[in-house]
Amino acid sequence: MGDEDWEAEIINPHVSSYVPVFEKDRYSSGANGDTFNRTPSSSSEMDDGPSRRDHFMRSGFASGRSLGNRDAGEPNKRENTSTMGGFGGGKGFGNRGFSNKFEEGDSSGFWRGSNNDREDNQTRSRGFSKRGDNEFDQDEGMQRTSGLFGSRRPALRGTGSGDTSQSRSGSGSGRGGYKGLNEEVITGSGKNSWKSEAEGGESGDIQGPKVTYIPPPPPEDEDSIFAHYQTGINFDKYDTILVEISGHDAPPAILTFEEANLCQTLNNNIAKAGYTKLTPVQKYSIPIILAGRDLMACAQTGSGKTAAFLLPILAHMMRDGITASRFKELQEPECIIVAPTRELINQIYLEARKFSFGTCVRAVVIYGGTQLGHSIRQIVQGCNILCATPGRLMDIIGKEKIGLRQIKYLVLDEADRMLDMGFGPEMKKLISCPGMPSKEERQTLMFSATFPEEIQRLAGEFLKSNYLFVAVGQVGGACRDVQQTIFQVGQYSKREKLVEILRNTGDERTMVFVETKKKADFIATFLCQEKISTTSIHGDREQREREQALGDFRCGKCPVLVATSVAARGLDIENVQHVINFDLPSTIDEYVHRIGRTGRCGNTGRAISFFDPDSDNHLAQPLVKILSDAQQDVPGWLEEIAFSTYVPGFGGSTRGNVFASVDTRKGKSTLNTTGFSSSQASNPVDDESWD
Ligand SMILES: Nc1ncnc2c1ncn2[C@@H]1O[C@H](COP(=O)(O)OP(=O)(O)OP(=O)(O)O)[C@@H](O)[C@H]1O
Repeated sequence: MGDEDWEAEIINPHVSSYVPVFEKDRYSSGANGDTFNRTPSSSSEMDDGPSRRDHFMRSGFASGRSLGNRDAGEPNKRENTSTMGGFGGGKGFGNRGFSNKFEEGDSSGFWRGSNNDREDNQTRSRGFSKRGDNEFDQDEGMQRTSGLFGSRRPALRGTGSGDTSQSRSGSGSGRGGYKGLNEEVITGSGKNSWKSEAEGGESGDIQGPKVTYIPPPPPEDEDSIFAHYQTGINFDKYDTILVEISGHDAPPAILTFEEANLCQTLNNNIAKAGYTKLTPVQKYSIPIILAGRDLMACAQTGSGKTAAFLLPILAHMMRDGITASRFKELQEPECIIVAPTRELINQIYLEARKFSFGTCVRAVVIYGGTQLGHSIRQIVQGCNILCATPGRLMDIIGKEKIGLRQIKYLVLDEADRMLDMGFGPEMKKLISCPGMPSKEERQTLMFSATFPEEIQRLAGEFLKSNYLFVAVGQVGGACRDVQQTIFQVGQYSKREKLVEILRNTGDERTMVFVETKKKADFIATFLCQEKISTTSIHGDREQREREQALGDFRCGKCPVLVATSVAARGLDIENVQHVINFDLPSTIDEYVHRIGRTGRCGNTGRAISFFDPDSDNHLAQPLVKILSDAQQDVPGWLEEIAFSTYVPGFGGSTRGNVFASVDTRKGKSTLNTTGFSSSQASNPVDDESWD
């Protein structure tokens, strides 16, 4: 269904009559007693750019929980029909307003936005991208809320305890503007006052208001720092997975944490984190990294790649000592870790903070959507491990807020994404920065669950020639703990099918992936109207809202999260039982990462995908391969489509090696059915810019 179809839906929504809760909520207090100073809505407000949520709710899609409960003084309990409209039930109504065109002007303009709304995990077709083209996080200097921090104790997440946002209907001038605590609002003019900074860039030539958020520090209590979920019943099955190492003189794998000979503090932190057994990728990666070797590691989603690089790096720092400290004029971190999205890099930061607890190593996280000054202030307090998204990292380097001379470790998580045409140019700029040690002088580590051949070739520029390649299981293969089901569903039947499924999944946490940002908003609205508590995350939402949405999803207030590709990779969220590909992605890599949001760390999960023959036939062959390799049932109709779309010369029969990734130094082909590595698959350009 093209955007114009969705437009018809939005302008003439075929939904039952629906009482926006906004009118009821206007002067209610939020669930936790937050008082929202709501100025009476007036026509003048519409012109003055009311706060995001006010206007949004007036447009009939009131946001937040039905406050009927609260009006009636009932306890604020989560219920399946909790969210009346809007996305994100949650502590207060309306603090889930949407940063989409509903809010910026009359909704009739909603669908006149750019058609480049596509948001998928592949690179742009327009050659090397400049900042602002990536479908991932580009520094937008936008707001973010608390609620992001990944403490795995639901009680701590999304309850608003960290959410310090008090809404005011506008900044001093009354000209619109959402002003939460710690939020700096520099009001701009005109109804586009809510354009993200990305349109104006970080360089000060901002047209609209510059709204940046200064995130409150994550919980500092040990329980929160070490909160974790349990490994699943299939955790021990990891031992049966074949591991392939290619390269010379690989050190032997270790079987236990003790064999890694880590310091006592690290071992204490590992135990507090609930880790008792190594996963395969850790068994092989930790000794390789301790031995000082460069590494490209491929292992299935949810199998512990983060600790696989953090633990040995920390061990080295503890052994060799660190130099960066808050007493230094210029911070020169020993380690830089990059990842494609803000939520993922923050998750990695929290893992680094966990494992370095009680040591002198200080981890810092910087990414777009937060005040640049805040990032700098975090760094100057001491920075040994810098976790960053590329855009904000290059900003900080450009402003000479850090030195690179002491870099010993450069880590690319989701490396195939970091090296494709989306982020590749920025990565190349990074390793060419003045002071950055050459690949011979530093240790470079790359991790992902997928690694197309083309990317492996690009990786060669970053890695020493004698790097080791570790492949755990079928590289690019899906996690076998995820039960995969493919339904053939035409675009006009998807919503009905989705509701049918969600009626059955109830409160079980479900991620619904869609193709475009507009569709994410639409589907989330639609589900709310179906009284299914839903929130959404995509690149058009402000960072504050993205993180609030993630917080609400993590803590279970909103058991359904509608997402674009921004949530496809790396996010490690407890109890995600289902992944639904409302729209299949454009490449099989993205499919593998999306369904990998469930079935993590030995737990089981379910992935259901809607295959639309009008648009998804190119995926039939790789899907058959992925399903077969993961010992899943392959629907007959899918096999028939795969045969009918058979591309001779690329991977043999549909059951052949249609798609696999092996160490290119072995000369094997690793092409997918389109004949290109998925990083080259031409994909619609979007106007997304995140970082
Ligand atoms: N050895 C271990 N024992 C128990 N739990 C572990 C172990 N290693 C990692 N975990 C947990 O498993 C979960 C998944 O780890 P992680 O997010 O690093 O996976 P990943 O391989 O990076 O996944 P993805 O490919 O999706 O990024 C996390 O909650 C992590 O704390």
